[in-house]
Amino acid sequence: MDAYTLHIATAFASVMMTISMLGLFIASPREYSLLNWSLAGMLFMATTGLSLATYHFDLPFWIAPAAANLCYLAGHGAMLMGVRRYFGLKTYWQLYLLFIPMLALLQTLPWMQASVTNRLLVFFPLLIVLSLVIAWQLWRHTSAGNAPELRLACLPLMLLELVFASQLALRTYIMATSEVELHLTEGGNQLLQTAGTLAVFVFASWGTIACALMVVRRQELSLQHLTTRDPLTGWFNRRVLSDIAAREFERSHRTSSALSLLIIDIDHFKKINDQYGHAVGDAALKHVTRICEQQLRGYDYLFRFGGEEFVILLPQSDELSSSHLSNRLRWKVQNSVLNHAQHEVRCTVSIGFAQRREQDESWSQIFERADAALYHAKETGRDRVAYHNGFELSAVC
Ligand SMILES: Nc1nc2c(ncn2[C@@H]2O[C@H](COP(=O)(O)OP(=O)(O)OP(=O)(O)O)[C@@H](O)[C@H]2O)c(=O)[nH]1
Repeated sequence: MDAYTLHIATAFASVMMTISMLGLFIASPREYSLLNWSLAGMLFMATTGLSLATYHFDLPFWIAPAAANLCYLAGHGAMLMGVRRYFGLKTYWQLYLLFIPMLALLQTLPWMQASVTNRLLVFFPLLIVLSLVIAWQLWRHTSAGNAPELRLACLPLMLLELVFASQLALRTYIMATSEVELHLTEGGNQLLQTAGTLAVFVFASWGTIACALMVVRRQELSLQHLTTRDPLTGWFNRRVLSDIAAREFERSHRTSSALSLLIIDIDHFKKINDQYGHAVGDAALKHVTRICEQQLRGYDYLFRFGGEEFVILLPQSDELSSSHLSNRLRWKVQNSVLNHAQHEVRCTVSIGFAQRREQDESWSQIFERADAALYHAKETGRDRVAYHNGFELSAVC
């Protein structure tokens, strides 16, 4: 493909990027990052358009290459803004208003106007830094503690930025060490120039898919969250209990490992609602679930089963450790105070738990025993833990 045709293909890829990002934004109007990425497409479009125009017209220096270079840099800046906005971070767009005029002024220097190589030796390092910052932001904000579930979806853009930075570094090295001066020729058949256009083409086409993937994945995850989580506590809802419990039961059976199931019920919860109001009742639910979360491991499963009833599934937890944990949870709740709307609320919980037994055929048998244990804990005075070992019920404390 000759350089002119490649320019046309690149312009087309930039148009597609602009339209796709705008189209996705119309479909998902809360994803503002798409507007930034659409702007990036427009700026790449302007860059390629100006480059194409140089084949037909004798454009003044301040249009091409000066304005074209600025559009190109601003396009990558818009990519960075989009990534930051995607993660809900400040975009610092005011910085661009500062940098773009500065770079425009820089191009008025005679040294910058003297040769293409000089200009590119200034712009390429800036682009490399921008690309590496984008890749780093994607890595950092999808690490553990942030949004690791988005890492896979962010990987294509991360890779694209790294590939883009590497090819720029290689071209910078070749230019810096080469004896030959670059010329923007009409045919545009210089290898480095063609490689540059090819890089924009790859960036616009791959970037469109990568950005769309990030947005679609996040929407899928938030939809999944809506259908599987309880909005008040953030715990799994009852709908997914049987799926997860059946899977964990199967795994524990296959690996002959322990599996415990706890049912926690807040005592006299109706009284809290009646005495302090529904909002305090809600706060008490959150209070108890937060205390439980602090005591559990990352791979335990937490479910809100009903109003004030919760189920906790503990893989690889035997009778002794489940008993200790249950007691600790009960004790922590009993000794905590919820301060809400000038009220000091104290509550207690009753807990029933059971273990998987070899003869169990499904997780619901463990659930039934834990439920019977909970009933026993309630019947024998509340604020206590009871255990059902398959034969008999016993109070743990
Ligand atoms: N604030 C609030 N209350 C809820 C929610 N879901 C259920 N409830 C209330 O929880 C209360 C449960 O009452 P009961 O089933 O009688 O249980 P209890 O008062 O805790 O009594 P015991 O379990 O026997 O100790 C009811 O008053 C429900 O209205 C919720 O999301 N928020």
